[in-house]
Amino acid sequence: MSSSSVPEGAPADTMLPNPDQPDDIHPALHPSVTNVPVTPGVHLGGSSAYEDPKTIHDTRLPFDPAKATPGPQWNANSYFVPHKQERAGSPTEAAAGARTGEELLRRLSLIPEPKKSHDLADVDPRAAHPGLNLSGRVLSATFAVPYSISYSQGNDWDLKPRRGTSALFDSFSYLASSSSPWNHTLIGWTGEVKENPVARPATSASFSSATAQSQTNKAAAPIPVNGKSAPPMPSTSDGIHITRADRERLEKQLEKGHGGKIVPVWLTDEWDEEKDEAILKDQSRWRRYAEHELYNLFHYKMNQPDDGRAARKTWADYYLMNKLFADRILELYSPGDIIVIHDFQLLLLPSLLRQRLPNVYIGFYLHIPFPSSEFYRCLSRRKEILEGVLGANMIGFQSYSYSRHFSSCCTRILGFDSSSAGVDAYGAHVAVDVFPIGIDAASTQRQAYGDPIIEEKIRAIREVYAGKKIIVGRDRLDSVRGVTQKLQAFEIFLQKYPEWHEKVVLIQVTSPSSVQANKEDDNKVVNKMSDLIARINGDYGSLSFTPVQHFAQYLSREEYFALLRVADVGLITSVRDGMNTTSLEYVICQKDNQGPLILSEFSGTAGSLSGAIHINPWDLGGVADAINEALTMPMEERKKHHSDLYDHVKANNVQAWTNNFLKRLMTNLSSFDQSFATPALDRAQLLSQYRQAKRRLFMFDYDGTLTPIVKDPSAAIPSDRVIRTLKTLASDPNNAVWIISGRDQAFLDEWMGHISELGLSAEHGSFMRYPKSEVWENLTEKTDMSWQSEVIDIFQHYTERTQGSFIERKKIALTWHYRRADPEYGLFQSRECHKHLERTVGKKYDVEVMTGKANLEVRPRFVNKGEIAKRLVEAYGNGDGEPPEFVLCLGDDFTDEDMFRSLRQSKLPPDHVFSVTVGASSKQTLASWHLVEPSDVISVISLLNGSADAGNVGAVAVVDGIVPESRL
Ligand SMILES: O=P(O)(O)OC[C@H]1O[C@H](O[C@H]2O[C@H](CO)[C@@H](O)[C@H](O)[C@H]2O)[C@H](O)[C@@H](O)[C@@H]1O
Repeated sequence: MSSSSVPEGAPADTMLPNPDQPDDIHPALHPSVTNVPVTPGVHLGGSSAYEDPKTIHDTRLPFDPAKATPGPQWNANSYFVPHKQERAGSPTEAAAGARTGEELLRRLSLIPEPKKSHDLADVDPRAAHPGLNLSGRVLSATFAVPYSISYSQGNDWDLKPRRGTSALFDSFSYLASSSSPWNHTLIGWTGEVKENPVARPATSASFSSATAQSQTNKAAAPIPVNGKSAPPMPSTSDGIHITRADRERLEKQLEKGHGGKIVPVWLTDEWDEEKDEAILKDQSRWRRYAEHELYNLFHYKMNQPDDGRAARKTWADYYLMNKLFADRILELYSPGDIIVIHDFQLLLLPSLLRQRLPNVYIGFYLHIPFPSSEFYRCLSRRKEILEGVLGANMIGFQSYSYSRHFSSCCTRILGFDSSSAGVDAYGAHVAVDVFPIGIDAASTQRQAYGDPIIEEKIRAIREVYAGKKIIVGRDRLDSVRGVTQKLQAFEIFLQKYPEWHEKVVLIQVTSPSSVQANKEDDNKVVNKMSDLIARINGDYGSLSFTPVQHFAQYLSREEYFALLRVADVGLITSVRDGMNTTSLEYVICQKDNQGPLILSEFSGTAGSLSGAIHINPWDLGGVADAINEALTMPMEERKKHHSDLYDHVKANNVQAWTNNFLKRLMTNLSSFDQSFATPALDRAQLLSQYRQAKRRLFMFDYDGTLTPIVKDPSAAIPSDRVIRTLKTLASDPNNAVWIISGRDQAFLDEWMGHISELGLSAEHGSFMRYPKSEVWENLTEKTDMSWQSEVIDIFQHYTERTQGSFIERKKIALTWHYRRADPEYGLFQSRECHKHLERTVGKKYDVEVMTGKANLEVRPRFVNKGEIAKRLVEAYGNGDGEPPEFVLCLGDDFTDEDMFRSLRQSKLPPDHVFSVTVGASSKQTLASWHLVEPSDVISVISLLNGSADAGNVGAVAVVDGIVPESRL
């Protein structure tokens, strides 16, 4: 399973009430939620996939709490939670996790926890980044708040802890706690609000009041605690109408929701403006696109195509939801805040925020897998999703392969440059990094050990399975969790290793799926599992023994820990899984027993847990052998494996994950903001210097500077606007305008030769054509060209082996293009080709091999664009040795750096020279400024020409002190 922020109704990764983490299933101990009904049979959400209990082999755990309390029900609407009622408000229970009386009071929210400052140095790296001017606030955006919420007009809202996402919620609790230096606000959708038909009076006191706390649960419960009443009702047909007063009441109740502040996002179908009521009707629409399209595709599940109208509608809802999140965050945001956005439901949010807050600090974390580009490219909205998330400054993934897939998609689908460190997108560098999430290991250990109920359950299980080895599996009901593969492998194990008959039992607990959009798929899994279990138990069981014990239900905290502790082997066979937190909890729970862990290599966890036995869940025989290996592993080996795993899980806990994510985000923000980020061209300064100068020189590269890069070189022709703008600029007698390109003479003549005022230089400085002349000067006339045939042979060799690549033959320079080849393979081949050229032609002749944009070029070393720039600076002085008073030089690739270098080496006063690279501010360059793309270059030329352009309003206002009339 993934640590993902799964929606309401989803099962928890652990389903655990956690006395240390108030937003887990421990409502009674939650610092602010006091009216949580903790009753047997109470509705806690759940999936209808479980509504037909008979489809699954139904057995009861030997430690079935039904002995003392109502037993587990097949209907998810009434699964058992009796232990919570016993514990509700119980000081003994609350004290169990509290080390001091003061801590207990804090847990009950009776006294606030002050933020410590003295002992946080190791987790507070803010001091190392003074340039960021951080406010100290983290705003976390996650799909839904950590509560399932019920409403009855005019009354306090009922908040029950939401299932799922335990690791993520633990991270939020940590951020809000006194152990973290941050001030934390959590922003999330309310989730599907249920209407509670039973009215009860609103408490006027705040949720954290002692009075309210002392009445925990029973008094405040929306339904009687005897569990006989109906659960909260779904919405009525005209929707749930929520008044302003009620909305404000919920916001107040959530103010101190997890120790920090929780701010709900209201996703409504309609507003009744007159009554100021929010109307909620089809509430599941907000999750449809994310769950049906993204969740499935990211887990390598291909949907059947939807009808176009429905697809447009779900996409529109997804967009709108992200937009409403952005609106809410903007209401809260102050400069210096860090915004951390979680998961696949909010992939558009980074860009929606960046559009409105260009300098905002954003980290994004994807909790589920990111598929390979071959799969991802099937998504119809593939561009929008990538562009959306690239609004972040840093994007984190659970494993290296997911980050690699993401970068590769950015290159293949958006054409952006990327490396393992990140993606250059829209003029900025977006860092890409790997942060496998952890669990709250200390809390897990505290809960799993020393609880008499757990010890009792362990004893009971051991008694029932005396003399037998216990294999434990605990998964969600979802085809990607690989439960059917597990059962098939177990069957093969029993066939292959008959010596284990009647000596081993598989206890498999399956809880409802995390997504609601896949009911059909879930039902298929249920049927398949049912058949397999019946077959295995029929073939290998007896009257007195059942080899597969299957439980389709949520577990109580005690049962869960008892099971993980008593296991001899943990078996996880997911076929796709972001991060499997059960495996991490299993490791903690095996502190004494040191049972081996069998772990699918398709789980994000596998990359971190090298001490586990890794299996391919599709290789059923291999899994069967792994089970035998685990069961027969000598004690010494078990200890060694376990101690590696245990050390890892303890050290890489959720607190470390949270700190590490923020620390790396700040490091990335600082490095890109300060150390080598190239500033955006100061248009006002440029305009001012332009106006003061009389002798002006312009040097423009062509591809990627005046025109955008396109797949086919012959299609990169200048637009009318480019031609008009250049013509106007060159028509000023004070301006010398040159195009200095790698293109050949024929291309430049054809597209720009008619502008007689332009100077042209072709093939990286091999040829020059002065303004008002039609004659090309060849600067390489006396050069030996015998290197060309050898270069062609080598290029030919790679062209034959790289599908889509081709050679562009010019008079002097030769270019090998791989833009139309597979980007990764093309890059690989170009590197090979480069090395090949260096060790052959490069040693024999005075030529330079240059890396261009998806190309390799070779030309004589002594001609280059820098030499042309030098000549022109000399040529365009006033003839008395005085240089030009204004130089603007623009280029986008490696070959243009020669011009920037030459300008740096010139004696020109720095404020007279504007060297500008076109591309990301993070690009390493000798230029002093940057512009994002060719359209910005044209906009800047228009500014100098005095034409109106929205992008230049600020510059004109600064220089002239007014906003141009045309813009008012
Ligand atoms: O010095 P430049 O004017 O920037 O020219 C450099 C090379 O540009 C052309 O190739 C590049 O642009 C193509 C069109 O956008 C693109 O398809 C290709 O991948 C790029 O490498 C041109 O074909 C070369 O001859 C120039 O040397």
